[in-house]
Amino acid sequence: MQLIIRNAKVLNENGQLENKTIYVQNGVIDKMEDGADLDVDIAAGSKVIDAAGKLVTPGFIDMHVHLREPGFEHKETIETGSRSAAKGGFTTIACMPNTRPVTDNPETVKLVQEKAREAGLVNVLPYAAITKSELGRELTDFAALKEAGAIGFTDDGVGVQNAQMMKDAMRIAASMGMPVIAHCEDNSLVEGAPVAEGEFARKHGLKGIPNESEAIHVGRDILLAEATGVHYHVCHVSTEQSIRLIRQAKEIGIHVTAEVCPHHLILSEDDIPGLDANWKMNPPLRSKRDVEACIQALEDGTIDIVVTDHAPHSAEEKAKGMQLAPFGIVGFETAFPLLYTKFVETGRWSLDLLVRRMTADPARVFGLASGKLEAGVPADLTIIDLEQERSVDPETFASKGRNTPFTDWKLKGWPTATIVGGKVVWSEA
Ligand SMILES: NC(=O)N[C@@H](CC(=O)O)C(=O)O
Ligand SMILES: [Zn+2]
Ligand SMILES: [Zn+2]
Repeated sequence: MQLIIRNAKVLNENGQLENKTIYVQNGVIDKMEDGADLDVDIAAGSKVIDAAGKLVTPGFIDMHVHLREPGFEHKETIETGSRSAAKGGFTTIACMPNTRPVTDNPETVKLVQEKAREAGLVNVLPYAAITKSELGRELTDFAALKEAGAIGFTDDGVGVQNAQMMKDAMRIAASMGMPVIAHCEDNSLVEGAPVAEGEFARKHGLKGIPNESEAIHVGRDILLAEATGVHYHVCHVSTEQSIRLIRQAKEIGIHVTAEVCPHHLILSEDDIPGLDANWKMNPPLRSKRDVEACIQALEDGTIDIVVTDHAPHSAEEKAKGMQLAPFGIVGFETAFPLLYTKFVETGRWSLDLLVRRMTADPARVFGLASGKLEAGVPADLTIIDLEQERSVDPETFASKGRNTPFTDWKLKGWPTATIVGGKVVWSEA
């Protein structure tokens, strides 16, 4: 089966836009030709998509998402989460193990893969837990989890509190060539605080999460990564102090990589309008200074990639208020338009930088075959209308989650079609 995408605008190696026709054969990019003219030999039964001058990029890759299944299907399922991802232009997503049961056993890894296959939308790569039930007491069986298909180990949702436990995990992961992905949070410095330490917390009489609670784990883990030689990846970086430590570690050649979420690049605690839990996430929105540090770190490569940390919760759960509601916001369906509007339209970033941080860079960091437009690579593609402008309406989300702080934001650069392995899995209208 052949798929042809004509009139595509594609970023070349120099970050310049070029007109191309993309030929896909059996789910793989076959060739890319200059211009919009079709090759003469179009096989019978070929499907031709006219991109009409829209941007075509490698499919976005999101290495940090929560699909909630098994156990929390009222928040999201693998099917609804996959659809939401496709609608946001994502073709590969890596899901966190804080499900119920926790993905700490081979059966649950297999179940996630099976449900993803049934959904048949995007590539779903499962992470497995570092510790049983993410309780921080006993390591999981890394070899069995890898064998079942887990792509890395993480207790996301909670930090691994015990340094020896983390060191043992890293040593074993290193011996198997697997990465350790860390949610960095020292619980002794947090104690039930719902927002960041700062003006907002003071004003509303709330306990505050200090920056050190993240950075202490980052610093500790960098030392443990140096000692064990593991690939250590830092989740949702949000503080200036963590960035300082990561930058230094990279300079001396420690194998550390890092990710940042759109909300930590765009929002600070100053933007929180009031006690609305759609503004509650972990890590919390921090100071303007931290936001600027995150932006600069993504620009200079200290932070390697963008992830959404898509974290759907039900309206009932989020209605419990700032103190009691669970942490987390949805992310798939707003990620690209947010970053495009706030950073590319404003002239701060090139389009190429943004696209790379969501495609080639995550592929490089995690050793995936996708993330580029080249012959022989899986035909995972996103078509984007950079001119389309509309407001964020959570009621239209494919996700079950409506928990976003970006309601009514007017944004440009919406995906219009998503192709996975040469198959259109989502398209506008
Ligand atoms: N980010 C969040 O605020 N919440 C995540 C957990 C996590 O990513 O730590 C969740 O599972 O809801
Ligand atoms: Zn986390
Ligand atoms: Zn998460």
